[in-house]
Amino acid sequence: MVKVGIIGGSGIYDPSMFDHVKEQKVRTPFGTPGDSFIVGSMNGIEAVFLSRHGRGHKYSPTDLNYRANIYGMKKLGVTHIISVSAVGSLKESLKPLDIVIPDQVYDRTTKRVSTYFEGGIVAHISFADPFCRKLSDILYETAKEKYRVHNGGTYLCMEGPQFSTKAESRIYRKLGFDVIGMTALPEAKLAREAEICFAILATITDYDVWYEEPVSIGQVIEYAAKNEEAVKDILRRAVGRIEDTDCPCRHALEGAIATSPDAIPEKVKRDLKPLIGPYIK
Ligand SMILES: CSC[C@H]1O[C@H](OP(=O)(O)O)[C@H](O)[C@@H]1O
Ligand SMILES: Nc1ncnc2[nH]cnc12
Repeated sequence: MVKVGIIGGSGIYDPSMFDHVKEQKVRTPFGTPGDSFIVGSMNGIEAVFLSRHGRGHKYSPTDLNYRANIYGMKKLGVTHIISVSAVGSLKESLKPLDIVIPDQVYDRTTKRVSTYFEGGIVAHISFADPFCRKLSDILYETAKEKYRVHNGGTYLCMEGPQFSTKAESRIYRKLGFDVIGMTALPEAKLAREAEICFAILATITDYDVWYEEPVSIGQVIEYAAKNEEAVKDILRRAVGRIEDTDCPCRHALEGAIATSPDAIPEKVKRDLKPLIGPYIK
């Protein structure tokens, strides 16, 4: 069965495209998720919404509890996550209000816990292709029918919360990165560890700081809001196209856990049961 999780980013705080909603608080061994989960349906498909920064935009990219957010999705039975994100453009051809479905990510974060596997358990998942190919293709094909959208591109994930300097932005452009944001990581890594298909629907809000006026939070929110209806329209139509077929993301932990089952502490086994249950008896 398909159950879709939507993580709303800057400017997208409510799931007005959902039907039959109820709020659900989820407890996790990793602390409290950024907000209650909104459980409902969209276009006839079961769906769960979480505002990444919390309603009222309370948590900065560094302070987000990414582990609790993704664990909560897993506990609620989510099989696919579409992560909505506002990004800056590092290329002239990627214009504000365009949509991008990134296919790579480059990590420039420094302060985030980016794994569930610690404290007595070790796992090394493959992350060569960080985003689910099938889910990304669905987003691209759906968006293409009505909007200007780019298929692929590298998302540079910076720590923030300050925006980049001009020197940094120039270097990122020279290195060929496409868009810049602050939240794709560790979200994508944790979703892979949780064996959830994960793709990003990014909307370009600015040209970062290398072009004309440097980015400001006002511009990001203004442009994210301009694209809000387009994003919700894409989400509504895309979820109906997700099929309940097999995908490598859903087996990411197969052969990836290095620790022998009898060496894993009982508490870790209990805490990670929703993730490692099928592999550790
Ligand atoms: C609000 S300005 C910077 C902020 O916007 C992006 O957020 P999100 O990815 O949640 O849409 C960016 O990553 C920063 O967190
Ligand atoms: N220029 C930018 N840098 C980092 N995160 C962003 N989110 C939106 N625009 C951004």
